[in-house]
Amino acid sequence: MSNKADVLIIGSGYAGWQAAEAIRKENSDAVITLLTADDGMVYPKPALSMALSQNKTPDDLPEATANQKGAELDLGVKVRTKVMSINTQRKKVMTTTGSFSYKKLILATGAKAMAPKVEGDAAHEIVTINDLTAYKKFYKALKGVQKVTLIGGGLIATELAEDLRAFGVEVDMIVRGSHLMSQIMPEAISHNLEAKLRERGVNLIFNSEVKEMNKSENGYVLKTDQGETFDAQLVLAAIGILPNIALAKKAKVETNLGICIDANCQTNVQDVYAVGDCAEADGVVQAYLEPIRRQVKALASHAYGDSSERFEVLPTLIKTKTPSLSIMLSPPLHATHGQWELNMNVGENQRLHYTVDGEVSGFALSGEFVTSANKLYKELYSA
Ligand SMILES: Cc1cc2nc3c(=O)[nH]c(=O)nc-3n(C[C@H](O)[C@H](O)[C@H](O)COP(=O)(O)OP(=O)(O)OC[C@H]3O[C@@H](n4cnc5c(N)ncnc54)[C@H](O)[C@@H]3O)c2cc1C
Repeated sequence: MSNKADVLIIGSGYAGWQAAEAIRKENSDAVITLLTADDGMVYPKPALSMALSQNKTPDDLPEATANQKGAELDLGVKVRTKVMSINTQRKKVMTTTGSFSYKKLILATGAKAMAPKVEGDAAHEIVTINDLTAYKKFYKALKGVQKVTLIGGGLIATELAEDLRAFGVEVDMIVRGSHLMSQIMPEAISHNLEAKLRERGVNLIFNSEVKEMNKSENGYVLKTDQGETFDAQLVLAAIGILPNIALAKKAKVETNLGICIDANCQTNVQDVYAVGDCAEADGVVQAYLEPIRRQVKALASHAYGDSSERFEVLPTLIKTKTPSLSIMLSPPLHATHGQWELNMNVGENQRLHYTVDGEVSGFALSGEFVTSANKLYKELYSA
């Protein structure tokens, strides 16, 4: 027999729980069931790249269990329940613990961390972190480790490097590009941050790609495309994410890099919605918390309200968790033919604008200038 729900949510990350909250706010009667492949624990994922320096262990991070959060929102939760397939015609999902029928389905299946393509007999031992379970394993593996090799130079890799250093671990950071966070941050600020990280002892290696990882007597030995070798005890990669779209794809829901959604966060199939890291709107996957908050509002408003809220893809505002230098970024959605221009510079305090044909479409602030971020953001994006 199939379990029945008005709203079925797949996923218990920030997007899944926020969607449940938004729907409950809009409708107190709807029967909501949340299914999740993991334990459903509520925790702040951004804390995973700053917990070490705050002396927090993985056990300090959960804010509520799945049952506690489910009771608070008056909804049913099925943990360790992996959805295997969706039948959108019969409005039914098949899981590892039985089948569930729905009136409205919300896909909040998140993303998986990408692993670098590396040869060698230890390549499969590269660690990635995109959830609390993986973080717990990493934390355990870190015991007794003096040196970590980090592959990647984006936001999360950079935050992890600084966090590990503050924890007393040596860090070799191997970056494919020529500076840190090159996709979202101007070089001028990267250089200041790189100097700070070097002062703190992070060994930054740019324009280099790990090609091989083999076991050695004391751990691992890595070879790069530049012919360099690095000894490592633990190898951590943070090179990006890939939205979890397989379920949607199998169910013939339209996908691209993510699951394609409209301004109501509805997919091309009626009553099937997607939010969070698995979702793509206007060709963009925005893997940050702020867009998720706006997505779930639009979804709930369409599913149970007056459809007055619409999700608009806007550049987001990012506060980097790099204690050595305060940085606020609002990178352009499409960094194609524009450029970063220095607008103000007093020591390490910098303000840069991203301009396309003279029009500002993004900014980056460092040092004391970060205090003007919210004002600047409102000026740029409020109608
Ligand atoms: C280290 C780190 C630091 C970050 N820092 C920031 C920050 O400072 N600011 C910011 O805005 N963002 C930050 N982010 C990004 C932000 O945390 C994510 O955008 C957000 O948490 C994504 O939530 P989600 O619910 O979409 O996905 P996820 O958290 O990945 O949740 C997906 C859920 O779907 C479930 N699931 C998947 N497939 C199935 C299936 N078949 N059946 C059942 N369940 C399934 C999973 O078990 C999981 O519960 C950070 C991310 C990381 C990794």
